[in-house]
Amino acid sequence: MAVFKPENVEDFYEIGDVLGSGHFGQVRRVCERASGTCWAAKFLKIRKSACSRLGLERSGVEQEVEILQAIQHPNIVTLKDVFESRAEVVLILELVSGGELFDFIAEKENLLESEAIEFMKQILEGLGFMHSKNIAHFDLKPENIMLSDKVSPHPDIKLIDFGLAHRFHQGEEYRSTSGTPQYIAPEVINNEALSTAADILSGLSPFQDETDEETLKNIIALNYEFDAQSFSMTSSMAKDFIQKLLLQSPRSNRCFCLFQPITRKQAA
Ligand SMILES: Cc1ccc2c(c1)c1c3c(c(C)cc1n2CCCN)C(=O)NC3=O
Repeated sequence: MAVFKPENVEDFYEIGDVLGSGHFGQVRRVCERASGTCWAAKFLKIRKSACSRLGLERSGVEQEVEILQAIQHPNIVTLKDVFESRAEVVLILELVSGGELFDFIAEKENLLESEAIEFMKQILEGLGFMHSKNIAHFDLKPENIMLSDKVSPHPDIKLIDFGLAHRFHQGEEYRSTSGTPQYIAPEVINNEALSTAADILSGLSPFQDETDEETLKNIIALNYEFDAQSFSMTSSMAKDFIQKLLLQSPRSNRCFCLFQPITRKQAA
């Protein structure tokens, strides 16, 4: 069993604002008392007993820590430290202060194809590195693709949130139905054996429908369409690239990014 620092995280870090929250707990900005450097702290509530339904299994948190320790890459958030109290584990993570890529694109008048290519390149470099170590993210979605900072003209991509990630071992079969409906692969919906090919990338899901059930049916049937207005300025090369990657079989290499200049409201 992995052992994390038993000290009180507040002895080493000043706890700041909430940056986000989820089923796992909260992510907060923290500043290291000794250096003044700021980090992101992910506070994870741990189940107190096997029959408890509240909180996360400690084994799942251990897997997230092991995976983050195994992947050091410029396009993947780094893990600095791990603290543990009686009912909580705290991951001290690289603070990526550029916000979500989705918002960066939505706030721009329009995204040049050359900019989209650069973002795609960095996302694929991070993803390719993970996959080279037989690690799949399993929750790739716009919210988990962030930017290093808000000041540089060409911020770096940072993949975050490895709470659903899995490291495949030789000969192992792994199934899971976790993930976010409009961004999951057909084999996840069908509860089939998974691989790193299930890490499908999309900015605006072309499968999204009125309900999760309809969305899942669209994914299985590969039933999608590209909004003509949104793609009016997209080159035929880019459309051809996306079309070629929208393949149902997990044995083909597929990922697609639809960085369309849309607002969150439109995507909702
Ligand atoms: C400036 C800022 C704002 C919100 C943040 C983060 C940083 C952030 C971070 C992380 C996670 C897992 C979630 C985060 N969230 C929650 C929302 C993520 N889409 C993380 O690992 N490093 C972050 O900076």
